[in-house]
Amino acid sequence: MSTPAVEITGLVKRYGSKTAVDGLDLKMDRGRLLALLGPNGAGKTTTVEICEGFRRADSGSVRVLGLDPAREGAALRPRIGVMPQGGGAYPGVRAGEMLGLVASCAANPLDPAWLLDVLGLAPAKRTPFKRLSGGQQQRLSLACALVGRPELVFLDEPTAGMDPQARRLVWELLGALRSDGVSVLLTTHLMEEAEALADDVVIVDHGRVIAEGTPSALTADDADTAQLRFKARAGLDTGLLSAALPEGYHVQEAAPGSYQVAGKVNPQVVSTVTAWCAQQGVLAEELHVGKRDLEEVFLELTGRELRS
Ligand SMILES: Nc1ncnc2c1ncn2[C@@H]1O[C@H](COP(=O)(O)OP(=O)(O)OP(=O)(O)O)[C@@H](O)[C@H]1O
Repeated sequence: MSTPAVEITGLVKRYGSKTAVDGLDLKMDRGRLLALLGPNGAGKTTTVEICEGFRRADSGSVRVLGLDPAREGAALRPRIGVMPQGGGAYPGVRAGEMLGLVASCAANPLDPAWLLDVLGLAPAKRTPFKRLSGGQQQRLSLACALVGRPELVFLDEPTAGMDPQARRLVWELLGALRSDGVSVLLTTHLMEEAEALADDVVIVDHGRVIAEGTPSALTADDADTAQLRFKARAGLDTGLLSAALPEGYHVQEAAPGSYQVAGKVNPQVVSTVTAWCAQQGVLAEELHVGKRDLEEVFLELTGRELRS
């Protein structure tokens, strides 16, 4: 059996008195696409940068393609692709030159012209980096991560700032990479992205893993976790609606005009909710009984308060 793409045990990283990563364990098999999720400041970028060899761990063990990134970086670097958060390049370098330069460092690179074309950057190949739009800079950064035909790519928020068209394009490309057996570890704040792409999801908070599994396992549906959700005008009196339901049920307005009923769903509960809305002269729209989506699971696990 091949060594895992990434294997992390008991990883700890401190910045002064701040513990950014606090005993994190993670295993990613080859050929998988793993999405690392977590609120701002959860320790995702720090973890990824330690895997890439850009930062040193304080303690714990990290193996990437079986190698220690801190001590065996020279052997590891040609085998991985890295797209850092925010990207970056010399402001005056042209898009085509930049990719050509990165390709020239690889033993068996992809054709840079082909990659620019696939990522919709061919018309911008003579444009200096500083004049590319944010989404174009992101795509160029992704092209740089992929041009060396890596076995494993680390992508830190690869579609942040992209318009929906560019995002779909990148999703297609990542799907194709996975079909080719490339291992992909990405961080994202887009739950839709994780649900659409990931074989495995790992949720971290305060530097530790708090949940992991396939997207469908994490959002698993059974009689106890199925939820009733509906939309109506914002500001309904959820206390009154909760009181109309049997004891133990609780209604909350998860976002303005978006309501969730916590408690086991049965026909009586659905009928009480719609009848109560009718009494208020309110139409309950998009009434939905079903499993939670990944965003809901994420918020339940990490809380709804804004992180500093
Ligand atoms: N170079 C640094 N010096 C000091 N503190 C840092 C440094 N880099 C990160 N931190 C802190 O470490 C913690 C983890 O940061 P990290 O960037 O790894 O989180 P993240 O999950 O990637 O966050 P985000 O989703 O906002 O990108 C945060 O509290 C952050 O402020």
